[in-house]
This record gives sequence, structure tokens and C-alpha cells, in this order.
Amino acid sequence: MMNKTPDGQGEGLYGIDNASNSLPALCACARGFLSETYDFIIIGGGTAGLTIAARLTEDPDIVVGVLEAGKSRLDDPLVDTPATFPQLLGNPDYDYGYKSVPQEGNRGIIHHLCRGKALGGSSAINYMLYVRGSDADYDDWATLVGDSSWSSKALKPYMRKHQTLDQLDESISDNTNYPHIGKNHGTRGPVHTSFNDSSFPINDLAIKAMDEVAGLSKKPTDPWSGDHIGFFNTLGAVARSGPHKGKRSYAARGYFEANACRPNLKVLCEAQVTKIVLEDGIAKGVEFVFDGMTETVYAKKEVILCGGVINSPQILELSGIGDPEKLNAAGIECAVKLPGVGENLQDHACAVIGLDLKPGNITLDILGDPDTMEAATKALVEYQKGPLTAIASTQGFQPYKSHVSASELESTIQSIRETQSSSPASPFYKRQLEQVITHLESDKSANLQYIMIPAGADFENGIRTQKLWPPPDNNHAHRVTIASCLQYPVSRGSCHITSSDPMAHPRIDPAYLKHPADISVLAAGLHFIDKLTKSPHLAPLIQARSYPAPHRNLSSLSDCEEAVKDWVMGEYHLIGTCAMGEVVDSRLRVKSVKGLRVVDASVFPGHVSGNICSSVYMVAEKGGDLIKEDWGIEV
Ligand SMILES: Cc1cc2nc3c(=O)[nH]c(=O)nc-3n(C[C@H](O)[C@H](O)[C@H](O)COP(=O)(O)OP(=O)(O)OC[C@H]3O[C@@H](n4cnc5c(N)ncnc54)[C@H](O)[C@@H]3O)c2cc1C
Repeated sequence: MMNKTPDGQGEGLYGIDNASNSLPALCACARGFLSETYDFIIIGGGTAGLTIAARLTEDPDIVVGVLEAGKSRLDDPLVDTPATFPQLLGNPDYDYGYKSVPQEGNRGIIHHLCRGKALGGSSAINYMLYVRGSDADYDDWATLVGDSSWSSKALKPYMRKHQTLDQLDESISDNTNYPHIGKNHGTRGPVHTSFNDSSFPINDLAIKAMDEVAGLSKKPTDPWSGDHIGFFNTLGAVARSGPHKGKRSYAARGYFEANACRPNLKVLCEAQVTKIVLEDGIAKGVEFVFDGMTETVYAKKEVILCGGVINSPQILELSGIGDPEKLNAAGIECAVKLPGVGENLQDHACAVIGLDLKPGNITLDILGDPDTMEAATKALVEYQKGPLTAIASTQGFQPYKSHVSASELESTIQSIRETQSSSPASPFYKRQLEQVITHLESDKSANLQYIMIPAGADFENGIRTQKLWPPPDNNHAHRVTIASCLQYPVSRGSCHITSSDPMAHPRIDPAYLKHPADISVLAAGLHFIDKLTKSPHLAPLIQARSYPAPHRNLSSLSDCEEAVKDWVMGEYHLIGTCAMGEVVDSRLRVKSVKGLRVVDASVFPGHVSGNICSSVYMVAEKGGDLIKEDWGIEV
């Protein structure tokens, strides 16, 4: 076994020199995979699945097999280069291409819902913003599930455990907008995080405008400490040290490749799991399809489901675990009645303003100039630096209460109370709503996240096609997009199978804007952005608002509500379809089934503020320890 640091981080295990190009753990065919006997079978080699596989195989006596539907994309420049992520979205080689049902709250629009189909899962295609929830968010989890081991205090070591904080680039002399305190961050975790090493003047001006309009004179001390109210440049999951400097840092790199020499780890890619094999209420193994052939593999100890927020409930339902009515309608016999499966789907919905800037103001559109692109490519290739290694970093959080009058706040809360007292609301939902109300009443809660992207969006088709970010255009006014994102939605959607065909996409309803309170909160966010555009820090730079159309008067909250209904999009932060407390217990074991856990974003019982990948790594790190404890494996 290995030495431990106080955070439980392994000494040298994820050392940069351990990476192997031959990757012996990757099986070329099903026969190779099936020749092994496994203690644990992990379904889904995504963000959470690879984290758990790495932790369990720290014990050389534990043998783990991972089945992943996507391909390994290690060393694929489209995945590795931070700036090329838009090319992954909507691309069937990387993205499942799920579609929502028409969203009634959003003029009936069908949303494309991206999910990563690759080793590393959605961490291979995401926008790489590295953000953590606030303390109140995880304390809410602990309360909802009645287990203090899920409190913010208890979870902090798992946040540090997955992270390595790389140093701020020496060219950044003024670190006012890059606040951080070392003790809140990891130093040896598999996921490298860093600040951008370059920025545009508009980044700092936008932060000034945000501070001014919000009336803030102080910066957050460290937005990863559990309090992220205020405005700052965020970290990204991009390595700024080691052999992968300048590249996306994701689960396949940090958790898999670094451990791919372990003889007790096997991964089979392009293997689609079709169901869990249940015998007398015990998960014994899984059925999967590889190269057109159906195979079965057994687990001596447990099956761990890490298929993500869409596929984990899908696989449970295909296996006969769920609501009997929904299963019967899909032609599946119910083996275990568990009505919460596929319910409680939540996302962070965003509303946006698009701005065209006056000549002389630069954004990523400058990359449309061939000479600038050549220089940026040179910086990437020769120094692993520059704009092609950057993420959309400018952001911050504000309480809703600071944006509206007392009567507007009361009316929003009243609309939630009405839902709370209605008979269809489940006891679990009612308790969640109490927490949402507490957030709205607080003047310290991160109800709204603001993100400025120094690029223009395709507002016409982007939601449907996910070709949201058109190529940079230096012949046009340079553009920025500012988003306001709802962090604690009241609306609840669902994800259920409608057919027994495992290849058929489930019916997914993220229920954007289903509840009027969500519209009110987002409208206040849009109103705030409108004020930013009038701030002396930003107004002189702006040529025109390109979206919403001029007839929407964003200084009126009711017009903001209409603009929100015209255009809303998920922040790709889907959670909750196998919620802790409802579908799994607080040790992540599926209720009424033995030998089966779910560990991924689907187990989040309620939403957290901010981008959620850090929370997925944290849940998986904790999940790994829970499994080890339950099987007497050294933690
Ligand atoms: C486009 C996009 C942008 C995002 N941007 C950010 C961001 O900037 N910052 C942030 O913090 N978060 C972001 N997120 C969210 C974050 O990346 C995800 O919440 C997180 O990665 C989900 O982890 P997971 O383990 O739950 O699922 P995943 O990482 O999606 O893993 C699920 C895995 O299971 C596999 N699988 C599914 N079904 C089967 C099957 N039947 N058989 C075998 N394998 C299967 C999948 O292929 C996948 O590899 C973004 C997400 C997306 C999609």
C-alpha cells in the first residue's frame, strides 16, 4: 500500500511519470476483458466511474472491470485543446446527442442535451470551468439525507483530494481578480486546475462593472472555500504544469491513464451495457453489447453504476428497477419497485444577453484573423500557453434577494409555497422546496451565477443544434455573451425509458421554466446584466445589443420574463435522477437491491451553486471510500 498525506492523497500514485503510452489496462476486445474475474464491475468509464476505478485498484488485491460505451480519446487534440470544445458538442463521435421533449416553458423548443460519449464521459467534452458549490449546498444535502457525513465540512477533504492547483502564471502581476488561498486547494490530486495565462481587457472591465452594479467593494477571499459570492476569474480544469501542460485535465487523463499499468484494472471501451443481471434482488453482474455480440460479466462483490444522469436511470429501468407503471408501459417487467428512479431531474437554466463591441475592443473573435490564429497556435504548440488554452473564466454569484424588492421576493416565495402545499408534491420535493425558499430569503445565497464568455453565440439555432459558438469572426464587431444562470431550480423534470430497446434514447424532460419562480429569478438576473451594459465600465465599449431583440425592454422585469421564456438553455448541469434519499441511501446503495450502487451526478439530492464537475469528483472520491469501508478494504 502507499503512504498517505493528511488529505488521503496517494504519494506518487498520480505522478506525471507514471503515464504509459501502451495503456495495458485498455482491452482491445471482449475476450480479453472476460478472461479476468472481477470484484467490482463499473458501468460507465466517465467522470465518476474512472475516479472510483482508480481508488479501488489502489489495493492490488482488488480487481476492477470498467465497461464504457464510448471510445478512448486520449491524445485527441480536439479533446485536449481547451479552445476546441465547441467542436465536440453535437458531434456524434463525442456526444450522445440526446434531445429533450418540447419545453413548454420555452416556447416549445426542443433542446439538445449534450452528454460525453468517451472514456472520461462528460469531463472529456465539458467547458472545463472549475467551480465548487457553497457550504450551504452540501449542508442541505446532509439535511435532506439525514447523514452528517455529507456536510460541507466532511466533504472538503474530498474536494482537495481530486485537485491539483497549478500556480498562477508569472505574467499575471495583479492577482486581484484571481482570489485563492492555498489551504482550500489540493496539491496532488489527479485533476489539474489553473487560472488562464492570458486575458482580454474586457474580462477585468466586466468584473469592475459587476462589482459596481452589485455594490460590492470587497473581493471573495477564495471562491472555492465554500463562499463564492462576488465576482472573479475562475479556475479551469486545464493543466499548467507537467507533460500535459496546456491541455484539458479530465478523468481519462488524471484517473485512468496515470493508473493504466495496474494489472488489477481492465477497461473495455465501445461496450454498451444493456442491463444489470439481478438474481433474487442481488446484482450479480451485467449484460453488455460489444461488436454486435451480447456478453455477460459477473462481479464477486458489487456492480457500481456510473452511467451519468441520463443513462444510470435508463439502465436501472432496463433492469426492472423503477416505477412499475413506467416499466410496464415500456415493456419491462418490474423486479424492484422504486418509483424515484428517473424523477427529480434538475438543471441550471441560463438566460443571456449578446453584445457587439465597438471597433478596437478585442474578444476571441480576434482568432478569426489568420495571423493572430497562427500566433496562438505557435503559443500552444511551442509553449503550451495562450488563448487556445483558456476557458471562459469571468464569473460570479449573487443572491436573488439583492436584486428585487421585498414584495417581488415575497411573491416569488409565495408561488413556491403554493406548490409546496399542493397534494402532488412528494415529501422529498417539499423538503427540497423549503431549502430553495431559505436560499431565496438569504442575503448570502448564490441564487444566480453570472458568466461572461468573450465570444458571440448563435441565438437562433444554438439550443437545438448545440452549434452554439460559431467560429471566430474578425470581420464583424467582436462579441461577448453574458449569462445569468439559475442555481436552485424549483422545476422538476424526469428521464424515463419508453421502450425495452437499450439503444433507444429515453424520454428526457428537463422542465426548463416549468415553475414561475424560476422565471422570476432568471428575469432578475437578466435585469442585472442589463444594468451591467449601462455601467460606465462597459457602456463605452458597446456598439449594440444583438440579443434579446431591441423590442425587449430589459429595464422592465416583465419584459425580462418574456425574454427569458424566448431563450433559455441548460448549463449542462443535469442532476438528481437517482437521488440520494429516494433511490439510493446515503452510502449510495440502491434501495431494496443488494450489491448495487449508483455513483455519479444522478445521486445529487438537490442542486448546488456553480459548475458541478468538482462535486461529481468529490462524490466519487467519497463513494470510493464508502465502498472500501463496506468491504474492509484499506481506505
Ligand atoms: C457540454 C458540457 C459542458 C459542461 N461544462 C461544465 C463545466 O464547465 N464545468 C463543470 O464543472 N461541469 C460542466 N459540465 C458538467 C459535468 O461535466 C458533468 O456533470 C459530469 O462530468 C458528469 O459526470 P458523471 O460521472 O455523472 O457522468 P459522465 O461523465 O457523463 O459519465 C457517464 C459515462 O457512462 C458512460 N455510459 C453511459 N451509458 C452507458 C452504457 N449503457 N454502457 C456503458 N457506458 C455507458 C458514458 O459514455 C460516460 O462515459 C458540463 C457538461 C457538459 C455535457
